[in-house]
Amino acid sequence: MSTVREFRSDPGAVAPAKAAVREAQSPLEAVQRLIRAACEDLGLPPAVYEYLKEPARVLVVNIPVRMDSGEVRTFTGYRSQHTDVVGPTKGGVRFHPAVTLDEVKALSMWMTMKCAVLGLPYGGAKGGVVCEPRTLSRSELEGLARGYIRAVAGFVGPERDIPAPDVNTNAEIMGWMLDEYSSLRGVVTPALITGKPEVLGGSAGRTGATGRGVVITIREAADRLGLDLRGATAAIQGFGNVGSHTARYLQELGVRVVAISDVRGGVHRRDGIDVEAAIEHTRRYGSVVGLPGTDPIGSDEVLYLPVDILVPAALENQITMANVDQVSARIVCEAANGPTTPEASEALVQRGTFVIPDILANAGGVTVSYFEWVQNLQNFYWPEDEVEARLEDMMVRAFNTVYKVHAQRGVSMRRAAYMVALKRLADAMAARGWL
Ligand SMILES: NC(=O)C1=CN([C@@H]2O[C@H](COP(=O)(O)OP(=O)(O)OC[C@H]3O[C@@H](n4cnc5c(N)ncnc54)[C@H](OP(=O)(O)O)[C@@H]3O)[C@@H](O)[C@H]2O)C=CC1
Ligand SMILES: O=C(O)CCC(=O)C(=O)O
Repeated sequence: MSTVREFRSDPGAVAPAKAAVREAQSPLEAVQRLIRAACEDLGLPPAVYEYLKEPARVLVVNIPVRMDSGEVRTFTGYRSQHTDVVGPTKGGVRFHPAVTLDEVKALSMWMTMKCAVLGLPYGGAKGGVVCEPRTLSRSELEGLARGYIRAVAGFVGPERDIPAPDVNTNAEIMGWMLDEYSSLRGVVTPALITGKPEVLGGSAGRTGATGRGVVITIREAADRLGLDLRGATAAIQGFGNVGSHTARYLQELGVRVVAISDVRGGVHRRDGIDVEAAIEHTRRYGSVVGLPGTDPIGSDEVLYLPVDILVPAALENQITMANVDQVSARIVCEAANGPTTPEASEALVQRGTFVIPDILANAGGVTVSYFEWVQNLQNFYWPEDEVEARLEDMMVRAFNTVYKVHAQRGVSMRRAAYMVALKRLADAMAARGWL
């Protein structure tokens, strides 16, 4: 049984972010500043920022889980629903010891921006549970997943808020959550959740979709920059779902993936790492560390290698003003959410680095989640090549839209992406009679 601790709807609780040039202190502050800057660029009425600066609803829950020892342990979980101005909310659920309410709020706001850039009929949401999944047994993990969805069951659903995987969650966990929710409601509800196993209504192509989208944006950027990807080099921080699929698809395009890392460390090979061998090694040993034929390097060192393409695919705040001077890649493609602080990103752009912002770069995941939800609602399933063709089309269109604003207005790709998103959100607010 789970208990609701707090349910809040208070868009005015946090003071507007300060415009001063200093490093954002938190992901929430960072996304607030980016939204406000884009509102100013577009000359939008103050009501737009006032409404979007905080999530519409935030839920904090206690999740009691019976551990294998027989003891009951209580975990803290969150669900933040940023806005449903263009449709139900959507976003993943993260299991991680460093999850905080502010982080989950920020992640839900990035989801809104991402969905708006892609033109998806969703606002953003995100969930999180404070836990260290590595220390949980399989049955404890299942208990936690079931407990989380029970706790938020009254606030999610196919027409309200649709969860999905994020850091340390996967298709199996989505399957447990779907089963628990369906039992609770007494109705099989595949459209509740995306990123689930295909046998339960998951979409073909969802597992690799974020990485595939990342690589589409890199390909488009390389094309604009005149960079030949055959023989180009890449380094990837984070080798989970997003990092490993990005590595795989980059290698398919002829890119030499020379370094990869995870929490425990990194590996380097000048002639290129065998990505499939790295995936198999990680599956077997839980880390890329020790991959035969590679040299060990530190987790962070991966960020500083002289490569053509750097892909941070782990967590927030990896490139900050403290280390940005050491980053020398020509393209930084943000596969993670918020890996670069706004100030560090600005510094990279000033130096001529082409930064592909998270809300564009990693949108392939939620785009195929949208396809999954549509397939669930229609109870009609598409083959993988159709999913891939539609993803390709939507990612390229979004890239072109953002690139056009970037080129015409002379602003960074990040600023351009926020402008595209904010225009759509403001139009929706106006159409509802809110402006
Ligand atoms: N899954 C998805 O579809 C989407 C994910 N994202 C974002 O992409 C990022 C990665 O998510 P995802 O791949 O799903 O998560 P996973 O849990 O599958 O993988 C995360 C990876 O990052 C590694 N990692 C964590 N911290 C560090 C660190 N400090 N240095 C190096 N590596 C680190 C983990 O290492 P270890 O395994 O050792 O813990 C793991 O390899 C997150 O920001 C997520 O929000 C964005 C869009 C969609
Ligand atoms: O697939 C989804 O719905 C959301 C994925 C996600 O959490 C993200 O894009 O950050």
